[in-house]
Amino acid sequence: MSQAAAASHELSELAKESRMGAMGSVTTAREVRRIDLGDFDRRKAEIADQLWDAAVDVGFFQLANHGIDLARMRGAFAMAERFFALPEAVKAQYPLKKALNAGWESRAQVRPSTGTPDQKESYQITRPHMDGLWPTEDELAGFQAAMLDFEARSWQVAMRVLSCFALKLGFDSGFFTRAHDPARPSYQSTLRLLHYYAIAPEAQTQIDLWRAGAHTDFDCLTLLYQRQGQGGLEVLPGKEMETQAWTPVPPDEDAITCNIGDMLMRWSDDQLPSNFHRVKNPLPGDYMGPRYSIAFFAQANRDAVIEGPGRKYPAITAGDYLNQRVAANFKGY
Ligand SMILES: O=C(O)CCC(=O)C(=O)O
Ligand SMILES: [Fe+2]
Repeated sequence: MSQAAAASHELSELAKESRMGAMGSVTTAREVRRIDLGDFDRRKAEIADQLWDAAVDVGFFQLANHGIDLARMRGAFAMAERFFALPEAVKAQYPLKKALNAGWESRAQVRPSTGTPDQKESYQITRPHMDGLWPTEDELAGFQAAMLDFEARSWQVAMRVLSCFALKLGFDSGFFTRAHDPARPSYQSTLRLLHYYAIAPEAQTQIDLWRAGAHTDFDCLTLLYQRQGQGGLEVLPGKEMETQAWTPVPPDEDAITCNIGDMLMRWSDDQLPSNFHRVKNPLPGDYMGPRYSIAFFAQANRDAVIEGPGRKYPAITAGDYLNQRVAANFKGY
């Protein structure tokens, strides 16, 4: 593919996204498959087959027996809630560095699909870029240590899944692990804490706002932790986007919900499709309280070179790839 064709490929991803802001309809006919990672080393070949099939068919899947226990996950959520409960003036000391995916923002992410700011605040942790961005121990004791620990455990789970995809793509098992090496300054995987605001009574019929507008993720693989009772996530496989029929993914604390991002789609020569997803505002009659979620984005290191087994697209570094995508998604940073 020529440079010009590659550029228009990027543009077409954006154009695709900008058409996805409509309500659409809801279907529960799709199955979001659950894959058991238990006894991983012995069952790896079988697990790799199951992950591949789920990823190719729907693109979203859930992991069971993934090795992060419930108490630890709840602890991470408790810390996240305490962070978001800090006074605005404290959080504002740690503003988002957009190009580095690090720091705090509120109502600043405008998705091309909706043109309105997501009704949320988020705090992003990207290891090499956190200087000056951690709340002090006085402000929130234990936060930094707990979050770095949770980030590392999430990385482990993501690398297990990616090692399966590596095998299926004809790479060696450690291929993606090397490309996501946390010891290098070019590391750019991100743990993102999310808080979607409770809906004020006067806003409860405002269906034109989105907690998170429809989008695909930019990364290789996203792990998403959800809280019991705090639903709203809906998915739409890329290959079925014309149907505009969305499938809810109800939260289940025992499972980690996963989706393929655009970076792995490109790296797999489009064999593994990225998928649209969104978080809808509650409708009248739904739970109107706050929603918390935590996402881990496995994004290859900036200097990792993305080139698929069949070389369908020109090689590009993961840094250049992300710069193009992030630039289009935030306002005022
Ligand atoms: O909070 C969620 O359930 C989804 C978040 C998400 O899709 C994102 O931050 O990319
Ligand atoms: Fe997402």
